Amino acid sequence: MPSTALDPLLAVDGVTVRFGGLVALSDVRLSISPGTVVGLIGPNGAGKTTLFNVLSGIVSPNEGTVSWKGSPLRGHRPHHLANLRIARTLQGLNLFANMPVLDNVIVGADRLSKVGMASMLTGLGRFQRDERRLRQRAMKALEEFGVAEFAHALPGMLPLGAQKRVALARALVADPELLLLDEPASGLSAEEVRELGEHIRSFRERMGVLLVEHHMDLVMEVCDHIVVLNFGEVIASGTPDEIRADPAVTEAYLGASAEGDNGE
Ligand SMILES: Nc1ncnc2c1ncn2[C@@H]1O[C@H](COP(=O)(O)OP(=O)(O)OP(=O)(O)O)[C@@H](O)[C@H]1O
Repeated sequence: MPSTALDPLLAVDGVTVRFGGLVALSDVRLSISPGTVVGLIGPNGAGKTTLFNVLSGIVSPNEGTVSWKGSPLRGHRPHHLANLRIARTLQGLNLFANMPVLDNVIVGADRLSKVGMASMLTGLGRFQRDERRLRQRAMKALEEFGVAEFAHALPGMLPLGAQKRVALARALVADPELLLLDEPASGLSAEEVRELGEHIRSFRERMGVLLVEHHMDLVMEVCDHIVVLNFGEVIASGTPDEIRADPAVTEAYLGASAEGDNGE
C-alpha cells in the first residue's frame, strides 16, 4: 500500500536494550509522523540517550524493531542515516575543529553531491560545478540560522550558541525528513532557547522531529506529543497538557529529585 502523510516516518516497537544485567530500555514504543515534534523526556538515567543511540544505529536493541517508513531497519549504522534522510545533532556537536564553518555544513550536504570520488579525479569541471552548488546551499543554511557571518571561521572561535546553530544548519542542509535532536537547549541562554523553540516549530513544515531534552518549558512549548521514560519504561505518552496532568510523571521526577537530595 502506498504510504500517506499520516503514516509514521519512524516507529519504535517493543525495543528492549540490556547492558549486562541492567535493562536500559524495556518494551519501548513510540512513533514520529511527518510534521510532528515528539518530545522524549525522563529523569536522569531513564534511557533517553540509549533510545537516541538505538535510532542513530549506535546501539542495537536486544529485542524489538525500529522501522523507517514501514520497513524494519536491520543493523543500520550512523553512516546510513543520511541516505535514509535522517539527520541529527548531538550534545557534543561533533563539528570538525580544523574545518571552517562553511565546510562543516558542506559535509552535511554530502548526500546531495552528484559526483563521486572518481568524477572528482577525472571530471574537474563537473566537480567544481557540484561543489559550487553545495557551497551555495550550505551558505543558505547558515543564513537561515543567522550564522553566515561565521562561514570562514573555525567552529572553536564561535560562542556555544552560534556553534549550535551551525550544527543545526549542517543537519538541515541535506533536507532531512526526520531530525533527531539530543539536548539542543543545553548551555543556551533564555533568549537562545526561545529562538531555538521558534526554529523547531518551523521545522514542522518540512519534517518530523524527535526532541530529547531536559528543558521542560521548551518541550512543553514546541512538542505535539511527549513520551516519558522512567527506568527504561514508557510511563506516559500524550499531549503536553496530558503529560503535565499525569501524576505518574510528577512522581517520577519527584522521586528522581528526592534521590538527588539524598546525594545518591
Ligand atoms: N554503555 C553502557 N553500558 C552500561 N550501562 C549503560 C550504558 N549506557 C547507558 N547505561 C545505563 O543505562 C541507563 C540509561 O542511561 P541513559 O544514558 O540512556 O539515560 P538518560 O535518560 O539519557 O540519562 P541522562 O538524562 O542523565 O542523560 C542508565 O542506568 C545508564 O547508567
